[in-house]
Amino acid sequence: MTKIKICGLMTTADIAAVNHVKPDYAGFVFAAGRHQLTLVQALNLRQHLDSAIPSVGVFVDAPLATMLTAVQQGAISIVQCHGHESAATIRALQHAGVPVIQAFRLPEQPYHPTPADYVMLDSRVGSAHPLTPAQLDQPLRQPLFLAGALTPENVTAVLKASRPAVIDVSRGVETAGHKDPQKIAQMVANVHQFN
Ligand SMILES: O=C(O)c1ccccc1NCC(=O)[C@H](O)[C@H](O)COP(=O)(O)O
Repeated sequence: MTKIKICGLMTTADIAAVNHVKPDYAGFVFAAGRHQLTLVQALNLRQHLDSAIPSVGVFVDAPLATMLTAVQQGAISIVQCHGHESAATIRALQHAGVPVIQAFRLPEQPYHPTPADYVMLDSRVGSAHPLTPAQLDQPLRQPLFLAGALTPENVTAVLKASRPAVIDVSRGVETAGHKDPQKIAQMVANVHQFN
């Protein structure tokens, strides 16, 4: 059964929208960019988020201590490494009991074996097209998160062509740069109904 992660949540209205339709994961971005949250903001959103929905923290080459603090404070329970984090960093997170998703942005950042618990294959930020089945044909030993240019309109066709463990979406459920509750609901329904 493919799961769905809604990433880049920023406001309590975003949280209300996801609580309503219950995706399998929620994503808080700590990396620089327009979705960036402070730890205080993430802690506030976590308090509003349905306790059954795990929250994932997205980091790009952040210090280990920063990632661990976000977990220890309770903002997130899973770390998504979206930069060039080393195997040693990933193992240190795991040693502290934190599950890790390692993201690879294809084609610029080719997949390589990783000790992470999950692998994310992501098309470039701002890419117009999802990754193709040929690009997804990697020797993975972990469950796959598929990200990049996925929308409520294209996700069913993508799922017919490949069956990732998790569909990951952020900009694909936004309108004019803000999370759109209707698009979130449609995306979650399309993924959950496909199963
Ligand atoms: O969202 C950001 O600002 C961001 C910044 C730095 C690294 C990763 C970032 N986001 C990752 C994601 O939101 C998702 O994992 C995924 O790439 C979403 O893709 P899309 O739906 O095309 O936005």
